[in-house]
Amino acid sequence: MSRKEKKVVQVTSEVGRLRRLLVHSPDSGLGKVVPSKAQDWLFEDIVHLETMRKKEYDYYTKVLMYFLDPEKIRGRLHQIDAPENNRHFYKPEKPDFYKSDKVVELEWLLADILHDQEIKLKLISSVCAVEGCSYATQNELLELSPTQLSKVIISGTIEDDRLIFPPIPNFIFTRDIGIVINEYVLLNKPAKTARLREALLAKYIFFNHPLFDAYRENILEIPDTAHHFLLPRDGDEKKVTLEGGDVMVVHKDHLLVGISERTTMEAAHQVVNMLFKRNVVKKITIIKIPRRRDYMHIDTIFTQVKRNVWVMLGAFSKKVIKHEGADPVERILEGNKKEDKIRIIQFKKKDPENPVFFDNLEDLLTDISENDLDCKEKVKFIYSGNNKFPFDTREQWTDSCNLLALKEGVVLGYDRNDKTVEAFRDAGFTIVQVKDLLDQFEKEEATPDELEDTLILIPSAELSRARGGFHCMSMPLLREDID
Ligand SMILES: NC(=[NH2+])NCCC[C@H](N)C(=O)O
Repeated sequence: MSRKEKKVVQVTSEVGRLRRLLVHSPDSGLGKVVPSKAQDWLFEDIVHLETMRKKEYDYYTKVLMYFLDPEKIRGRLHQIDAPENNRHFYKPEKPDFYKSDKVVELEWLLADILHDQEIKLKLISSVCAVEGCSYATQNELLELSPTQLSKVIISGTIEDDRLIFPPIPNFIFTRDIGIVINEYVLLNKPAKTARLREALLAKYIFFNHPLFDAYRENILEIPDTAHHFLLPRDGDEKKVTLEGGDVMVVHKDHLLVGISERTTMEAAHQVVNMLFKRNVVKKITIIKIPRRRDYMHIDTIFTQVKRNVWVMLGAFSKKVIKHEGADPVERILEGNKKEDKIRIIQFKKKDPENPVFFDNLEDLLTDISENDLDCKEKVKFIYSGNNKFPFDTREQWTDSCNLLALKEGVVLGYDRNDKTVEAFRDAGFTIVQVKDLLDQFEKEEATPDELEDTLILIPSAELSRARGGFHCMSMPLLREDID
């Protein structure tokens, strides 16, 4: 398939109509997280898998399918969800699986490439090396069919619920395995050991699946620094790690890269040089945020809703940073807490020696809306928890700022962030529960094309314990341009 015949990969904004994305629905590995490992596996709690699937994630799948691949779902919901069908529509190993090349399931792509014997051998060896498997286990894996093997490699569980290596419960957060920048795919280098196998699988899929045939030259890997293996294990500045939650394409020429708990300065540095050298973008803004678990990536503190609307955490707003209203002693003492500050530096390809600095997030985002996106309307900010303490931080923790735009102004978020929802309503958005919306779609009382300025709420009691929202649970491959 040549690139011209059918575009598979192209993302030039955060809000253009979504046409194709990579997802992974919660596999049985999530139901194997034990309390003593929850933190190592980057969960704060254990989750109830069936609730997470049936009452939460399945709605996400349905709404995505309605927007991206409606023929496979329209008018069929009653039948798809009938109890006797045992959710087979959602299970990649079943013949009734939805098999969409728009809402693309990673487990399905992985199974596809495992039909090739050479890839199968290589991948089994790599996974077994990373996970320290015995030779016998390695041989056992060789006997599996591609579909079975894909399931086992992802969940860590072989038939009869036997765990042979750890699960990768964060694989649902497909945002963090790679990022599409224009027609390029930048592969990630996870900061956390719990996510290493995800990066390995992503690499095999992008370099081998026929879907990406026309893009092989456009896959970008970030090299390690020379002699990285001689560096001390922790805390070295030269470490190169980067996760997709820290990368946002806000315009075809402008990329945002976070430096955070997960993405190092060295990685950001390499990305800037590589993308400028290959002419992928003209401008890159580095946003350095405090290294904290609750802010792990920049997409946990802000995301874009439409050209002129952003949702963000008030702690990074102008008002707070400038300490408006604070008494002078407090202001001066607070001013010294450098590590809590945000730093924003914008590099231009044609003149990297002279970067532009922004001292708060709103100024940067306003500049993007007005100057990159040529927006004439007033730029609006919706704040987490309606900017009221303690709801601001509570709701940010459950991903109030981590929304996924299906098209400009139509975003998906969690139903639990009440005050943020209130702020959306105040800003003129329609709020709709996903169940009601799907009913309306089925009854043909509404269509995805007609929706405007809407926040779609999805149940989230279990999903939110995994510490990511719908922005994290999506890796957009194709969006329509917004200009
Ligand atoms: N892009 C994101 N914000 N991803 C969230 C990932 C959450 C996951 N539990 C982790 O800690 O890695």
